[in-house]
Amino acid sequence: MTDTNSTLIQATDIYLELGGNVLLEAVSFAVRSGEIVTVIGPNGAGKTTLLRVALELLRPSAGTLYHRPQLTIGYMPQRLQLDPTFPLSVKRFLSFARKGCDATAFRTVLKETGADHVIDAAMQHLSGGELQRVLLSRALLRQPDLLVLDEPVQGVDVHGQVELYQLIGKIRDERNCGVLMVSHDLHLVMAATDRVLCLNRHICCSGTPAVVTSDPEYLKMYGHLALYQHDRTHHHDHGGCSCDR
Ligand SMILES: Nc1ncnc2c1ncn2[C@@H]1O[C@H](COP(=O)(O)OP(=O)(O)OP(=O)(O)O)[C@@H](O)[C@H]1O
Repeated sequence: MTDTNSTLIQATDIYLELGGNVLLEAVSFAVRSGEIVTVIGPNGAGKTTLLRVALELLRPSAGTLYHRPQLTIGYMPQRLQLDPTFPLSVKRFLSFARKGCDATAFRTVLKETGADHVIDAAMQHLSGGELQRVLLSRALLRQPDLLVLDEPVQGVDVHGQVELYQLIGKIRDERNCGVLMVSHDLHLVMAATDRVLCLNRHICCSGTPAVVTSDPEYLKMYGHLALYQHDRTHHHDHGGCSCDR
């Protein structure tokens, strides 16, 4: 039963087949207002594909996707293709995203993400952390009910990653928006999320960080990374989910 007061998005039993490959199988999840839900999983697990289904950019082969009526989504993609020869200031980049907003609106949202000092800088000259904050600002300009963030801390050093996760939490607190994000940074993200979906084309396990990190399926998938933290001289294969289906 969907609680329309707080449920922003709910996926039920989603299947997606593309080019003869099953990319998503029986995937169900929901994101509510004020909640951070993080999708983790190995490369090729279907994390970005799942976000694209959530954004209605891909139509599932089966299953249902509910969006709260008039839901506004702010999306931060995994990659940004910019022509290095085309000079583009941050202000101009934001104006493409949100026509009708003025410099004051851009400055306000950049201040919120801690990037107002780069408003006149060239996009091509931003540091990894500055670029992620500008992309987050672009997503926030829509005043979203739901933020969808595809690897929001990529290209950022560990200290910057912690700061970005704290910023995402602060934005959630202040705006009471929902957040659906993909992350590879297991250890950091567990402190920054309310719920985790562990995906390998299907949901291997899900729940609060405490529940997921003690789930046998999570340990099968990521236990070797915990070992890796202790002894960097050992080599461990990257394992996918080996749960029985
Ligand atoms: N349009 C498509 N048609 C067919 N296969 C696709 C399509 N898009 C993605 N795939 C395949 O679906 C699988 C999942 O891709 P996806 O990008 O969702 O994985 P991911 O979990 O986000 O990976 P990563 O962690 O490497 O970013 C991959 O094997 C990819 O090659």
